[in-house]
Amino acid sequence: MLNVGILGATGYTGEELIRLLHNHPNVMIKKILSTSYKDKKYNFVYRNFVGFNEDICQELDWDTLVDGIDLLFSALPYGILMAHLTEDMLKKVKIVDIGVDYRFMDKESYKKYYGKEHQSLHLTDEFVYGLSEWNEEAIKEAKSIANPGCYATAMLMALIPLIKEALIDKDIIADGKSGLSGGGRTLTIGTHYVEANESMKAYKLNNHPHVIEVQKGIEFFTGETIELTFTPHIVPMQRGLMVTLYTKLQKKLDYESVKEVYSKYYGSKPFVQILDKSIYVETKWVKSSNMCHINFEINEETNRLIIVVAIDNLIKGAAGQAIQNMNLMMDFPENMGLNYIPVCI
Ligand SMILES: NC(=O)C1=CN([C@@H]2O[C@H](COP(=O)(O)OP(=O)(O)OC[C@H]3O[C@@H](n4cnc5c(N)ncnc54)[C@H](OP(=O)(O)O)[C@@H]3O)[C@@H](O)[C@H]2O)C=CC1
Ligand SMILES: CC(=O)N[C@@H](CCC(=O)OP(=O)(O)O)C(=O)O
Repeated sequence: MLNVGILGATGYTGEELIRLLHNHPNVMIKKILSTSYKDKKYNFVYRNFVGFNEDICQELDWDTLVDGIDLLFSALPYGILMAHLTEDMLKKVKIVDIGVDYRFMDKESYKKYYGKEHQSLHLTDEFVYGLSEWNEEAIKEAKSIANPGCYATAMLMALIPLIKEALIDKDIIADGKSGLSGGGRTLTIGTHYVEANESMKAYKLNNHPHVIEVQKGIEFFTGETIELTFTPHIVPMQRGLMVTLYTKLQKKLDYESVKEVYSKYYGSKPFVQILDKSIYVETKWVKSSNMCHINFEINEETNRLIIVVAIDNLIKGAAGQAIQNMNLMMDFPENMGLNYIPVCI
């Protein structure tokens, strides 16, 4: 049994981690950590666990955090793990960090996007970027994983095959839409019901951190540089994320030729499906699952390629991919604990 601990367990991605790990045959949840719910039952915080889990939330103590566990999942807001993580902890325990602190991070970008100095940038090199389908060999050897962001996961999955094969123009426009759970459980004006229901809004135009994450990811996996214009939107849904990407094909190609490229890279990947021609991607078909659905259409007159990709922000965009990465690191079957049909209704 792999003994795991969960930081940020009472947040949305933490809850999804615990829910999925409950059914993972090779995992024992040893530590459910919290600063706000110390000594409270986890099933008091999340009552879907009543009848399944009697664990008590343990107080977070950074000095003893890694004692008694083999792997730590961190699902904390940015800036917290970086202030506490040490080389000694990294030696003692495997880590899968769902947060942002160690994703292709550099000093200037961190300051620019998160408004503060990174406190342990030297540890970034210890982390392997956990885009499971693209970094499998490195993940298998890794001790520490930086799990990708949700929008970044969707965009990278859609773009890498086409850029690798030099099929598309590298000036790309992307529109993202996310359910409100993407913003986490902490209440803000913009995410409370009255403000968000029956409304849609764009945010972080020209300054969403996933632009740099995608650019760095593309460079890392393909060696190419792209220009990316990305506009995220909040839509009044609980969960789910869709990105529509616009670019041009470098030469005239038909649907089948582009599909062949996707199939070459994803044909054997259980969590990535290229839908049949003219079947449009919808968030509900991947809801609550680790699946990633992709489809595309070519405008034959303009040679414009439109790609649409959908994932569940909390699963493939966070907790599910974190478990997929744990499976790869531990040499468990990649889909262990994740092999179920999405909840469409
Ligand atoms: N939501 C999403 O769709 C996605 C989120 N992510 C990333 O995952 C991470 C977690 O996100 P999410 O679950 O949505 O966030 P939430 O806001 O829902 O939860 C974060 C949890 O962190 C804990 N926490 C907050 N402050 C501190 C602190 N100072 N010290 C220790 N613990 C603290 C809180 O638990 P408590 O008060 O009990 O300690 C809280 O429940 C973030 O970095 C986010 O960017 C990545 C991909 C997708
Ligand atoms: C709807 C919403 O607010 N979504 C978050 C993305 C969640 C995620 O993946 O973000 P991290 O990179 O911070 O882990 C955002 O746009 O910041």
